[in-house]
Parts: sequence; C-alpha cells; structure tokens
Amino acid sequence: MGDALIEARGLTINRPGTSEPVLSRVDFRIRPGEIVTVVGPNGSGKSSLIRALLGQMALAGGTVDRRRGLRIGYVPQRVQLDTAIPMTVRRFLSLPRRVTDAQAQEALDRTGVAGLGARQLTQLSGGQFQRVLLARALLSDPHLLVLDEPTQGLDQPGIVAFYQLIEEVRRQTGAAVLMVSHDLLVVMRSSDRVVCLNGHVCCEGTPQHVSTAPEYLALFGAEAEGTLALYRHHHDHDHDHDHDRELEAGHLHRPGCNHGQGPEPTAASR
Ligand SMILES: Nc1ncnc2c1ncn2[C@@H]1O[C@H](COP(=O)(O)OP(=O)(O)OP(=O)(O)O)[C@@H](O)[C@H]1O
Repeated sequence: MGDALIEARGLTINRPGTSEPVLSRVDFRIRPGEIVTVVGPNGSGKSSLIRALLGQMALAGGTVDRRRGLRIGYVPQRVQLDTAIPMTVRRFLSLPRRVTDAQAQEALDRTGVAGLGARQLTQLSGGQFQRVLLARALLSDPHLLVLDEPTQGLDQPGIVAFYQLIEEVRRQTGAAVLMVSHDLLVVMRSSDRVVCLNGHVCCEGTPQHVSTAPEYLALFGAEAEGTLALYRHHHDHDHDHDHDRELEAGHLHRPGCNHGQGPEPTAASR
C-alpha cells in the first residue's frame, strides 16, 4: 500500500441482508497530510465508504488496508446526546478515554473554544459543538481525521470558519483529513483531492479537475456550475484576501460583480 494511511481496492458493499450493492468496486487511498473530500448525492454511499474504511462495515468484496498503528480521530455525522444526563464539555472530552485537564485544555485551545470546558453540552451552539467534537477527535493525536458532514446545520460563515480550522489543524498537526461534505464551494477551496461518488467513483482528482468533469457536472447540475464559476473567479484573480474576507462576511463576488475591489467593505455593502 506504499505510503498510504488507508487503501481500499475493489471495495464492494451490499445493502444489509441483500446482494444489492451500495458501493461497487471502489478504489480509494489517502496519504499522510492530504485533505480528501468525498462528495456525492444523498444515498450515494459516502457514509458507507467512510464506515468501511474505518472497519465498521462488512465487505461484500475487495480489501481495506490500514497502516499498522494508524490512529484515527473520528467526528461522526450524528451524535445522540442524552439530554437527561447533564454533561460538561470537559467530562465529554474524557469519554471514552480519560484525558488530563492539560490535554483537554490544549485540544479546546486548538479548536478555538478555549473557554467552554465548564459549559453543558446542551448549551452549545451548533458551531461550538462541532469544534468540541473536533477537539475530542484530536485527543488521540491522530494520523488521520475523519469527518462525516462536519458542518451540517452551520450557517455559511460558520462553515467557512470550520474549514479554515480544519486546514489550520492539518498545518499544526500534519494529520491527513478525510471528509464527507455537501458544501461544494468550500470543498473546492479546502481539499487537495476530491472523490465524487455515486455508488462507484464517478471521478476524482484535484478540485479543479473534478469540478470540470462531465460526471460531476451531471450529478450536481446547476449548483456545480455556480460553484465552478465562483471557483474559477477565485483562482483567475489575485485577490485571495478579498475573497476570504467576503466569505467570512457571508458574501461572495460573482464574475462581473465589481464591488469589494476598493476600500474595506462597509456593513451596508455586505
Ligand atoms: N443500515 C442500513 N440498512 C439499510 N440500508 C442502508 C443502511 N445504511 C445505509 N443504507 C443504504 O445505503 C445507501 C447509501 O447510504 P449512505 O448513508 O452511505 O449514503 P450517503 O451518501 O452518506 O447519504 P447522505 O448524503 O444522505 O448522508 C442508501 O441507499 C441507504 O439507504
């Protein structure tokens, strides 16, 4: 498997109890330090792929190899909180493995929620909760972070901020990142490689390559065209700082939209 952290070959998964494939003959690999995003329509097998790579699903065919001693930090798609049981962020970080106060604090610092240790989980906003989940995933000092739709329910600025945090974590820790996401624009900005899934691998490669692939455009249609236009606009011009600021403000320039090229945007121009 060379230098891959995880490698799947010919991966086939059937719907439980049937011979109907959810995924057919998928080849996949992720290497150290890469950010790889899996995109695809609802029901295309993204979560199934993730769970198979983690060893949580029976294979109908193919192989999955994980590097020996591989540490994985996992942020699941859904976490069921038992609201009847009070639990602070600090206590949550010690589940399932006990960590010291210093370790817990370092993880919260790293994910930008330093002051929330004493807060009840039920009192966190969606964005804060995602950051706490990420902090918990970082506590095992993972070689690979796996995040299944980590920005579900966040607003656009929250989504952008979360992906910036993921890139920051990658820079600081060197961990590879495997994500499932529906946020096409941010995916295009944040990933080294994109895998487009629809029961099989439709196309994969750099964001630039995938966003122009006919298979991708057929699957994502109008949204993909819009994303592509924004992505090209971003990459054809040397105004990254403007672009980042606009994204943070929840506003995106489109081709031909000339404001924001001059002085600082005002609240009114946002
Ligand atoms: N436990 C299960 N029992 C029966 N069918 C399942 C089960 N888990 C997944 N499936 C089916 O497998 C297919 C792929 O599901 P999966 O959750 O992997 O898709 P997904 O791409 O992650 O979807 P979404 O974007 O909606 O999260 C779907 O048709 C789903 O109904």
